[in-house]
Amino acid sequence: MATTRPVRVHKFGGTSVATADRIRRVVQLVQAEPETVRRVVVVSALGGVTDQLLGCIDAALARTGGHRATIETLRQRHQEVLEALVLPEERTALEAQLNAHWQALTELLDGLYLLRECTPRTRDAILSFGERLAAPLVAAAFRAAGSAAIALEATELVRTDDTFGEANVDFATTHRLIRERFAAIPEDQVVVVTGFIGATPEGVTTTLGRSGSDYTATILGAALEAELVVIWTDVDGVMSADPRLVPEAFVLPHLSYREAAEMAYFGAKVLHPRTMEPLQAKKIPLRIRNTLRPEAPGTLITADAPPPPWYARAVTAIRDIAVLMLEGAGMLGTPGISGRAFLALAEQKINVLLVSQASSEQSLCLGVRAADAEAALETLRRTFAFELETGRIRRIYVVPECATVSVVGDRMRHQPGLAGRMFSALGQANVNVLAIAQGAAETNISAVIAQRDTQRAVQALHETFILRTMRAHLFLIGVGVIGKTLLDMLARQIPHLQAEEGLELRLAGLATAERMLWQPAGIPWNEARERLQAEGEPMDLDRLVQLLTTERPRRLVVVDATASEEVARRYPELLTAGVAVVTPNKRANTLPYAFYQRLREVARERRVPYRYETTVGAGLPVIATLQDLLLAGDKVQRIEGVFSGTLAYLFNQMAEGVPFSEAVRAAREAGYTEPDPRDDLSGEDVARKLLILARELGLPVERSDVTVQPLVPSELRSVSLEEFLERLSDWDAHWQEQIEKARQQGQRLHYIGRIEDGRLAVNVQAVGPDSPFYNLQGTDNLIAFTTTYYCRTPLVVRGPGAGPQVTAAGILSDLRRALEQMR
Ligand SMILES: NC(=O)c1ccc[n+]([C@@H]2O[C@H](COP(=O)([O-])OP(=O)(O)OC[C@H]3O[C@@H](n4cnc5c(N)ncnc54)[C@H](O)[C@@H]3O)[C@@H](O)[C@H]2O)c1
Ligand SMILES: N[C@@H](CCO)C(=O)O
Ligand code: NA
Repeated sequence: MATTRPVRVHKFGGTSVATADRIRRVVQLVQAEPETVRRVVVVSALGGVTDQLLGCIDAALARTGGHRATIETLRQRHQEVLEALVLPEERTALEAQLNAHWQALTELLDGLYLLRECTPRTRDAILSFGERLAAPLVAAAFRAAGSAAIALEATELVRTDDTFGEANVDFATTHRLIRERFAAIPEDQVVVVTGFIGATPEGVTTTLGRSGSDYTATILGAALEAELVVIWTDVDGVMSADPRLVPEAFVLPHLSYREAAEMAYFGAKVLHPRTMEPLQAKKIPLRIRNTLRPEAPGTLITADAPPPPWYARAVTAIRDIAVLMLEGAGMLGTPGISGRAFLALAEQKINVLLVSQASSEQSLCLGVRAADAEAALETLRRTFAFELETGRIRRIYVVPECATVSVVGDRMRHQPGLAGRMFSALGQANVNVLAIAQGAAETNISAVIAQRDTQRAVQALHETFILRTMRAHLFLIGVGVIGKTLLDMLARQIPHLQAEEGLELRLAGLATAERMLWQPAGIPWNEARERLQAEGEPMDLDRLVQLLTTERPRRLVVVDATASEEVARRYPELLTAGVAVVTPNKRANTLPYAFYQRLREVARERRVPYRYETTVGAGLPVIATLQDLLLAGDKVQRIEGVFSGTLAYLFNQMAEGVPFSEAVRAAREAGYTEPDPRDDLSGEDVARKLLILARELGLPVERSDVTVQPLVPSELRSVSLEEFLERLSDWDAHWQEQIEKARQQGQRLHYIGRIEDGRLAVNVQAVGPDSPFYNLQGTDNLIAFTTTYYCRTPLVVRGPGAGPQVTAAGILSDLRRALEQMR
């Protein structure tokens, strides 16, 4: 090779050379390269010209005569560029050169007009004029800017077969032709080459197919053993996903050839599938750069790109796919069916984009472009006419309007479980997978889905495989004592969750008994309550449930911070729709056993998180402890404890001389009591907790199975809350007496619940210093599990069992667990 200077090939597409100004820019970009480099420039036709030439062909065939008018428009446009760019002394010669092209082009199109026929060969000849007119103009622009430059037509460089429209390159001959030709050109001259075109050994012009100019650039790069090929375009580089589908998509700094090829193949529009091929043997790097932002580093494509942070590099999609299905038991053990299918389709030049075969071998799935579907179906039915007749193939049909989504990355090779990951990510996004396929090179895993699901699928895969973050939505029902505390806690924790754990949790809405607001795009956490007031609509639970179940975003968790039975009754609907439920509300688990069973079944079957740790002992791990014991196969003999934070607090306060009525008011103000404190004082709240635990143990018990000693007479259930609170002091004396009596015997009072031998009971007990309950403080709960493994000393969970902070914290931890389960 005569070249001593390192070679760089720059390719500019149609938009980069659309106007005289843009061509000047091209010249500047190339001139910015070091003097010591040999500069080769590949250009496409001026922007839009190829399409106009196609229009000319149609017009000529339709005999509208419009082709002449279009040629004239094109001629004027090129003339304007010429006048704007070219040195005065070169003008005449260049005009003459272009005029010869206009004349030849006009003759070809007039010929079509007469013959009313356009062979692929003629079509290639006509289309080649776009590039052949552009290259001399660009070369002249270089000269006008002070760089020696010549234009070459690739017809003398790129040797192809006669597959017009998408010709195959004869590399050996092409390399020789290029080297010989370049050897005769001084190295300091910029060489401007027409992209897209080539010629047969007989000198007949061919084209290399869509984006063929990129291919021309890499062919030249390989032949000249370039140190770099740069493809200039109007984007910053190859992106991790189509930014129109995924706003978070980003420019990939590095890609391997194989990944780039795979992405091009799977729908990323930046590169032609064949573009990388010529570069691979000599490991010539390819860089994608943005003409409009030359300062951006772009994407560097090399043989060994540094690996991405995780396994996958990018996510791509191709729309307008149709899937051909061949079904039938006779395909089992009949060799050659797929081979014959491929051959038949290849003969029709139908490209098979994706193949998948059910392991039972009873069905074969072939993905083709929608435009090819009809022809493909016909071909296959013809090919397998015999098998169809004899029933060995039951049927062949087309599933229309599909898309393929692919996860691409070299490092996915030899990684078990990634396909499963893909399935589950798509499942989470509610995307149904029609077929899945993995490339033999394992650089991609692809799934065929319904076209309408494309965006959801691509976003889900990008999030799972590329960003490695998780987006989830929360809807809060009930913004009272607990709900507010939870919102504040989340507002504080969200930035941390996002930054350190890649969890992006959005507030999709909130509701109270009065108002509801549904904004799945996300409500700022610290404005939630104001927004609800300002923008909310009247609460309508039916409508809310409908929104939550039908318009749900991916990964939706409903937190029910009400004490409402009406809301609790809707959990099965939510869970059925895949919406997770986290709740401190004790109602759902204490409704009649049949409801409880259904609730648990739905959650299990749909594998949707349903979490309720805070229904017993607030944030204390009571349910979790019990579940762990059961998981380990332990047998629970007895659960005994103080389960009410409010009542623990009352007895502790009264022991210090605070009157009953005052202590109740204080408990209420501190947020320990139920929304209606009669639920605490009647023993109802503790009864519910016992019921929840007993059911967790597997006992099919009802509320009526719990024996309860109320602290205040039951007739007070029917008065208003205000009246009830007013009348509390009626009991001050009674309780003072009880406390005093106990104290005289060295005892204290506590409200103690017990589950033992299938019996559930709760009552006030006087306990002495030897009892673990004697020393409880504040709102402390103490729950003791006596089991087969914990028989001599019970396993004890103790700590504050009521209050906004501990409860909200418990809800938050349930929420995190639910989200983990939804990953
Ligand atoms: N306070 C605690 O220490 C504690 C501990 C564990 C569990 N809990 C439970 O937390 C839940 C909330 O308690 P709170 O003290 O925050 O109650 P709260 O009365 O302060 O707030 C209840 C909220 O729910 C709303 N609401 C009521 N009915 C509704 C309906 N049908 N639809 C929509 N919204 C409705 C109300 O408008 C209000 O915003 C209760 O179930 C309680 O048992 C509380
Ligand atoms: N009111 C309840 C809240 C915790 O469930 C209590 O006092 O224990
Ligand atoms: Na708990």
